[in-house]
Formats: sequence, structure tokens, C-alpha cells
Amino acid sequence: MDDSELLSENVTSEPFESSPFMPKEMDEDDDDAIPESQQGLADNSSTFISEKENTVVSARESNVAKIKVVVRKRPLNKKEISRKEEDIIDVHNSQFLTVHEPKLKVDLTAYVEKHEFCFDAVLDEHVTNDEVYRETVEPIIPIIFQRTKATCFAYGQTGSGKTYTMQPLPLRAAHDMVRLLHQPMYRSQNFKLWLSYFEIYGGKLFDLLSERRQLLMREDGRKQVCIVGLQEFEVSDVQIVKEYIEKGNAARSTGTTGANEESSRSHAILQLAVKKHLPITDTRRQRDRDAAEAKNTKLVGKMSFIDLAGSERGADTTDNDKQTRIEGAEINKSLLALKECIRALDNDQIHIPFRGSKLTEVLRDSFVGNSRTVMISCISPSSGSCEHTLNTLRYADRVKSLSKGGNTKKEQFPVQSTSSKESTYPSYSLSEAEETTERTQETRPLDASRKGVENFTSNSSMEPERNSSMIPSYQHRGKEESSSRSGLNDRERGDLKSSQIGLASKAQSLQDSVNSHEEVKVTKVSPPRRKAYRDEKSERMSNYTKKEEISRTGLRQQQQLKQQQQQRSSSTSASHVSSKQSEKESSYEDMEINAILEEEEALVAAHRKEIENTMEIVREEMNLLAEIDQPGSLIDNYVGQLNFLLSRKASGLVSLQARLARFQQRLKEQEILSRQKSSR
Ligand SMILES: Nc1ncnc2c1ncn2[C@@H]1O[C@H](COP(=O)(O)OP(=O)(O)OP(=O)(O)O)[C@@H](O)[C@H]1O
Repeated sequence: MDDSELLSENVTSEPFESSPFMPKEMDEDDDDAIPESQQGLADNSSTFISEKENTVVSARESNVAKIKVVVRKRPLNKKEISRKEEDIIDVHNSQFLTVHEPKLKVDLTAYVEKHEFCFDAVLDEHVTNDEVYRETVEPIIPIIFQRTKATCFAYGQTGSGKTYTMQPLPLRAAHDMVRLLHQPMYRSQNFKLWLSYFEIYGGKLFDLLSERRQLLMREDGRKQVCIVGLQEFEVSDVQIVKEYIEKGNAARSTGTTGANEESSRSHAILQLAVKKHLPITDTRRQRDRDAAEAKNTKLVGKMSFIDLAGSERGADTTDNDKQTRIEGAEINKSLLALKECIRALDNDQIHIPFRGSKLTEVLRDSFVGNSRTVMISCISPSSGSCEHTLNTLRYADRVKSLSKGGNTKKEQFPVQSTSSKESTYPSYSLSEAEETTERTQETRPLDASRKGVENFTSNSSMEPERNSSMIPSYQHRGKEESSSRSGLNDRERGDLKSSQIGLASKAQSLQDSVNSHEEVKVTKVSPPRRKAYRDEKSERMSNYTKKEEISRTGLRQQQQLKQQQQQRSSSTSASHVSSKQSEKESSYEDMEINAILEEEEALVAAHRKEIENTMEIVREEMNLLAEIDQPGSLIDNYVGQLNFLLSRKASGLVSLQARLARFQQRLKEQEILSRQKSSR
């Protein structure tokens, strides 16, 4: 038992339970029970779907979100328990989770910071693989027969349970798909199930079902990705699927990382494709006919299962040998590319950088057109993995925000509220198989249930016209939400807002205390013209150089008092010989004080603006830190962006300091002037 093994491990596959999403399996008798006339109708028209079936499909589709983000927490393992690491993840109501992050204050007092998240589903350590299947893949299966391409992938740090979660899913899916194939509706259309299994290792593609033969990825003229040489096998029963999966798993590249001794070093992609076989009518021998038929297929829909390589950067890039580090770098590159694609979609960019990595090229179908994506974020519950867990959850939160409306403009999908399990997706009736005939080569002469085809267009089988028409002109049923981020980002904004409010109130109380202090002083302040008050005024003005005594109230009161004095002086000394001179001086001083007040206001406004900018920069810095902690992040990006942010911060401070210096200078000048006047 290795260290990472779990005490409560239950790795053996669980027996299948019948699925509420799946129609009951049709046996031969059921099939026979279909009236002759209806069978004929189905044969003649590939678009035939009964109204009832259509309603069922629509109802099912309405439960299938375009992007679904599910989090799975695994139990503590032996190693973690022996290290006395605590379970820091609380799951509530199957959708919410709280991470209790242990932290230390500057004075080394321990405290716990809570991070709350909400996802489409959160599965705790007691949830079985079968339940994971029900929550994630099962609802998608029926729509694979309705021209949908779907992808399910697991994401998370190494050892968090990705392989454990992903491995049983294809078999369960195949089980349900085979059942559906037996439905008269699909049987009559000659729908068949095909399986392929390959991995991306070190940026190269290898066929896991064909002695790890290297494959080539090409883009055809229609920008469809083709995996040249990939072997596909027709599978008609679950036992055969199981054998292929085991064969492929055995051929996978694994290695040891700092955190998992049997770590997946590659991204493994298992695809189950539903194809419509077109009948070969000419009179050939049965064997030739099978081979020709296998070539003459149309892709209906496809389900891809992707087991991503472990995403823990640190362990991969520092602890291990050169080869492992190179692998780690390659894995990081593809995870980064995946993140970039998600971000580009999130920002509604026209150009999506799918070409950033082999992985994203393969995943391209999952994000465009009539697609469904399920991301299962696997997390470890231990306190020692807290940082990685938070990174995984932040990544998941970002993907979730994509489903909330980031791509509504482009694809016109109604948005889904991720805080609710219910989603509002339109129904559409697409029963007809894809029109594109697959250009396949080299049919392997295998037994009937194991037909293998080397595919030259495995990912390209849907015609672009069709593809574009597949993006249904949906009418929005759901209420469209703004593309604002939820969860953490909202919280961050909330934190920011409350800290802003906190800062503002602090500033206000400071200002109040300064004002009250000033008020005491101001009562002594009198118009500068009167000798008796000159010293006080000059003292006051010199006090402006002290930051804490800068007060607009003071200046205003000073001005008011001066005006009162002026009135008094003009009323009582109207006949005085120096009154004109005095008025001149007074108006000059008025202008001076007004100018200082204006400058003061500008300074305070600039200070406020600077605080806002600083907070914005701090927020960006926090994002940057969160990103650099993500697996696959590039240090170059980090360095460049940090440099940019620090320069922004520095230039903001420098310009505020310059303004402050100008203001101080102004006050000094004012003081000198008033001294000169007082000495006159
Ligand atoms: N939910 C779970 N319940 C029980 N055991 C689990 C669970 N999740 C994972 N494990 C166990 O934890 C260990 C690590 O899991 P796994 O190999 O699936 O991790 P991984 O994320 O695929 O790692 P890597 O990325 O390095 O391949 C295995 O021994 C697995 O059996």
C-alpha cells in the first residue's frame, strides 16, 4: 500500500445501477413489438423521432448545461492522517463548500480564513463513482445521439483523484450508450458505437490501442482537427469496451511526482463516438461490405473523456529528474493553454487560442458549436494541500463564470445560473445523423464486434455548414445575467468594497478628529490683516506643512472670519485713509486663499484617486498571485505583468508626491507672503 492510498479506499468498480435518464433496454421482443409500418417509417426517414420521444429528449436536454462544473473531494489518505493533517473542506447542500485555510498573523497567532464557493455540484468524500457518473456524464448521453459533442475532464493537483474519478466513467457511459443503440429508433438508423483511446505526452500524440503508435494532428481546410492514423474500434458490448479501456490504461505513461507515485504523466483522451453507418447497396461479399460500410459512416455525436495529467507544478518542476521536469513543463503549457482558451471565451474574444497546445486543439470541439463540457475538479481535503485546493477551486470558478454568460454573445446560448441546479436550455429537435461521410482508411479485418478503423478525420467529421447550423438560433428562455463573476470574485469585490468603506470611514474619522482639533485652533484664528493675529496665522500656515493638520475647514473658517472682519472693518473704518489699500490687500488675499483651497481640493481628490488606483492595482496583483499559483502558469507572464503593475503603482505615487510637494511649496510661499505683510 503506498502512502497515497486511502484508508477507506474502494477502488473496485461499483455495479451499474439502472439510470433514470436512460430508456429501458429494448430486447428483441420489444423491437418486434414496433408496428411494421412505424419501422418502415423509421427506415425511410432518418429524421424520424416520435413526438413523445422528442418531448423526452427536450426534457432531458433542459437538464444539460453547456458547461457544468462539479467538484469532488476525496477522503484523507493514510499519509495525510499520519501527518495529522486536518480535513479543511466542508461541503454543504451539495453545491457549496467552505475551505478553512489555516493562517498565521504577523505576531504568529493562528487564525482560520474561510473561503466559500458555489458550484453546479459539490460531491463529498462519501460519494461513490456511480453517483459521480449520475451527476456528470449520465445526463449528456442521450443528447450524444442528437448530434452533440461532449467532453468530460478532470482537473486538479496530482493525487487529488482525477484518475480514480475518470476511469470508471467511460465504461458506464458505454453501458448506457449500448443500451440506447438497441433502441429501435437508433437501430433502424444503423447507429454504431466506436471507441478510440490516445494520449498526449510531451506534446506528442500516441495511440493507446495501437502499440503507442505516434499520431499526427492536422487541421483540414475547414479548420477541423484531424488525428491522422488514430485507430477506432467498433464496439457492440460493454465487455469489449472494458477490454479496450484496460489495454489503453496499461499503455499510458505514468511516473512518480513529488505527490503521487503512480502519477499520470500524460493527458489521456478516450472517445466514444456514435456513427451512422450508411448501407452499401451494391452486391459485394459480406466481408467487403462490412469494410466498405465501416468507411461509409457519418458522425452523429461524440463523448470524450479526458484524464488530465497532474497539475501540481512545484513537485514536478523541482523535485524530479530532467525528464520529469520536461514533462511537467509540457503539462503546464497545455494547462495554461486550456486556461487561456477559457479566458478568451470568457472575454468573448473572437480569436480563441486553441492552437496553444495539442490538448486545446483536441478540446476545440468541446467549446464551440453544439457542445457540452463537464469539468470535475478534484480536490484533496488536507490542510497541507490547501493552497493547491484553492487554486483548483479558483480555476473551477473561472470556468464556471464562462458558463454564466461570457459566451452568450457569440453562441447565443441562454445563460445558466450556476447557483442553481436548474438550467434553462432550449430544446431542439435534431435526430438526423450528420451528413458528412467520414473519410476513413484501412479497415482492419476484425471480428464483427471489434471492427477497427484507422481514422484520418476522427475529429473532423462534422461538416462546417452543418456545424454552424448546429449552433441553434436559440431563443433565450432564461433570464440573462450579467457576465459578472460570481463566488470568489464577488467576494473579492465585496472585500474590496468593504475595505474601501473601511478606509473611507477611517479617513472620515481622521478628518473629523483633525477638524475638531482644528476647530479648537480655528477659534483663535483671525484675519491676517490684524497684527494681533498675524503670528497665529503664520503659525497656522506653517502647520499646513504637517500632514495631519491639513484642513479645508480651517482655511474656510479662516476665510469666513476674514470676511466678517472685512465687513466689520469696512463698516467701522469706511472713512479711514488706509481702507482702500486694505481692501486691495484683502482681495488679493482672498484670491490667494481661494487658490490654495482649490489646490487643496485637487490634492485631496488626487489622493482619493490614488487610493482607488492602488486598490485596483492590489486587486490585479492578487489575481496575478492566484494565477502564478495555478498549474501551467508562465513565470515570464508573471514577471512582465508584475513589472507593469509595480511601475503603475510607482508612477501613481510619484505623481501624488509631486502634487503634494507643489502644494507644500504653495503653502510656504503663502507663509512668506503673509510674513512679509505682517512685517510691513
Ligand atoms: N474519492 C476517492 N475515494 C477513495 N480513494 C480515492 C479517491 N480519490 C482518489 N483516491 C485514491 O487516491 C490516490 C490518488 O488518486 P489518483 O491517482 O486518481 O490521483 P490523480 O489526481 O489522478 O493523480 P495524478 O495527476 O498524479 O495522476 C489513489 O490511490 C486513489 O485510489
